[in-house]
Amino acid sequence: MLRNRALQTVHAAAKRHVTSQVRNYSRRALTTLAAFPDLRMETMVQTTSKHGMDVIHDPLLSKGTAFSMSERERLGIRGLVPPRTQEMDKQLKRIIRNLRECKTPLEKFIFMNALQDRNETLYYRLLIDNLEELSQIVYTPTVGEACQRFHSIYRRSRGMYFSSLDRGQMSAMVHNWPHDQVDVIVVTDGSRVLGLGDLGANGMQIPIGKLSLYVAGGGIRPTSILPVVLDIGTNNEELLNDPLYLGMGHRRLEGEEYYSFVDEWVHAIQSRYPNALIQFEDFKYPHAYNLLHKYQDNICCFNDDIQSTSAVALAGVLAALKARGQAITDLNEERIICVGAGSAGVGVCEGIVDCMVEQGKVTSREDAYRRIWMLDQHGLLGNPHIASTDGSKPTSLGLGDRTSLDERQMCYLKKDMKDRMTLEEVVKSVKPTVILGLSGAPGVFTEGAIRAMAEGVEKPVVFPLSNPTRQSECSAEQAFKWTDGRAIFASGSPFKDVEYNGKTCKVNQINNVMSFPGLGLGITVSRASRVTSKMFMETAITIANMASEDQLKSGILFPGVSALREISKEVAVRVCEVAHEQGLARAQLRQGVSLKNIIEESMWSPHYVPLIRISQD
Ligand SMILES: NC(=O)C1=CN([C@@H]2O[C@H](COP(=O)(O)OP(=O)(O)OC[C@H]3O[C@@H](n4cnc5c(N)ncnc54)[C@H](O)[C@@H]3O)[C@@H](O)[C@H]2O)C=CC1
Ligand SMILES: CC(=O)C(=O)O
Ligand SMILES: [Mg+2]
Repeated sequence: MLRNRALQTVHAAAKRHVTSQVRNYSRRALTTLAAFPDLRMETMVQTTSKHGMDVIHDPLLSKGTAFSMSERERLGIRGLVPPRTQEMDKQLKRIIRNLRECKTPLEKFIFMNALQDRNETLYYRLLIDNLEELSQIVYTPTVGEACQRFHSIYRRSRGMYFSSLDRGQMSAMVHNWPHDQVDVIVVTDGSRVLGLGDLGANGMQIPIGKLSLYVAGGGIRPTSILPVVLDIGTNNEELLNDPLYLGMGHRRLEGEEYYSFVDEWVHAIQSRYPNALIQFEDFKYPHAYNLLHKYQDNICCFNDDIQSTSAVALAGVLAALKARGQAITDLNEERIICVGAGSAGVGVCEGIVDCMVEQGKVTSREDAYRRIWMLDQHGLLGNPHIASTDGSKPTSLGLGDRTSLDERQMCYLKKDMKDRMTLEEVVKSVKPTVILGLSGAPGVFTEGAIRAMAEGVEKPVVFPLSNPTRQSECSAEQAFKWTDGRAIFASGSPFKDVEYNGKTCKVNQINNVMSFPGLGLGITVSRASRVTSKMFMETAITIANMASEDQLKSGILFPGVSALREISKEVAVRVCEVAHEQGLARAQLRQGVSLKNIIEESMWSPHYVPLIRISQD
């Protein structure tokens, strides 16, 4: 009787809490509840109306073998799981042993996927405790292969799909998602998945992987994330001809049809989740930019490949200056080549230009553009009117078949240099100090180009940032070999450190995963209404200042993925501050509590909490 009354108190408290989590319930109830061995003062509890097998099969509730005896009684699952209660530490031992028995990265991916589908708490504990090893499975590089094989390895649905069949239905469909509170949505149209091209609806693994890292690295709640694919078709012939492909079997919608489709989705999602942060991911150029410009001033959104990559690449360049013993305010003294003139290349270079302008050592934006040389698949963005030294004619009027260059790319066009110069020619002419690869083209950092670069600078900054590993512009080993071990090196996907002439050459990873979880956390906690370029700039500076002097001396630019929660905390604090400074924060600051404490308190971490059953009314 007393127990029931105590539980009623908990139920009542639970109903008042949107998070379904109850803390500090009444002292009397607690005294009574002391009889429940798993419920103690200060214990967080999770309530559910589910019962029996429904609890066991819900990955957000399931504890596998870890249900306490009282929970087994309360939830009607006594006898439905093996009799011995095994806590998480034992489960982790078993799961790691099984994971390590998987022979290939893809097998490990499938294993992790299955774990996420049955027990998310355990999945995230495992991921957080082994972030460096397992981010390479749930994220790049293995997620790339998982996307290519998505239709072959498909097991169970996760996330939401909006397809061309759903026109006119989307605002009703968004109510099919089972959670009322969504903080972060990652959406892709699968048109440029990593450096692997158009993978259509198979791109779903990217939002799922990114959001896993939002939870593991940024402490966002697993119930508050939503992975989305906009299935606007695919131009990938292989997928179109594959009977097992799960997406729509037509070519991509383009033009007005494309933009009105995305618009319907944005309005639908806004109608149910007006405060959610939307991350646009792996949209091909120029859709990526067009969508960003259409929505960034009206809703809380950003493009990961353009803006978040820009933050982390800028952080890498600034940290490299520190590693060389230069001031980070001397960015204008660098000569930077960027190979790749798409979303990521243009986005990263815009971030560098913004920073040069902010530092005040360039006379104008144009002056900053002059310090960056950009190449696309044809070579340097140069002047088609300058005659070639090889005797070939200048390209015809205007830009020849470069007519597709837009105003963003034109800013980098070098009027005093021949169009389409090869990378090696550009390097010899420009003597760069920094080279960035955002082309998705493996091996474009040739031996000739990198050796020529290393002749002109003591510590060349070599950042082949394309993903996954096999799309990298060069390998770590090549970069160190061709620069006599002098390179400051970072890649988009992980490489191992390299032993060169008896010295360990450090490999850094520059991937937007270093920035988006912290950014999302800062936006969520401050309830910022918009995402601004200042937030990305400050994210870059925060990350650039994270390595110690000793780390910088040894070639480490900032802590790696294993420190992601720490990095995210720092980034989130700065993003919150910027949101308040810019008048965009809708959450009140709490008197006497530091932002860091607020951020720390709000970060979800995976622990089993007692489950309590409540009636459905
Ligand atoms: N490390 C990171 O955090 C990130 C890395 N990336 C990587 O950057 C790459 C490009 O992504 P997006 O810019 O979104 O793609 P995109 O398709 O918009 O642009 C690719 C650009 O590379 C150029 N390109 C292609 N082949 C080339 C070649 N052989 N030589 C020189 N340029 C060439 C194209 O002309 C185009 O300008 C992808 O591999 C992606 O994985 C993208 C975002 C974040
Ligand atoms: C990391 C990432 O977002 C990309 O390669 O597209
Ligand atoms: Mg991406």
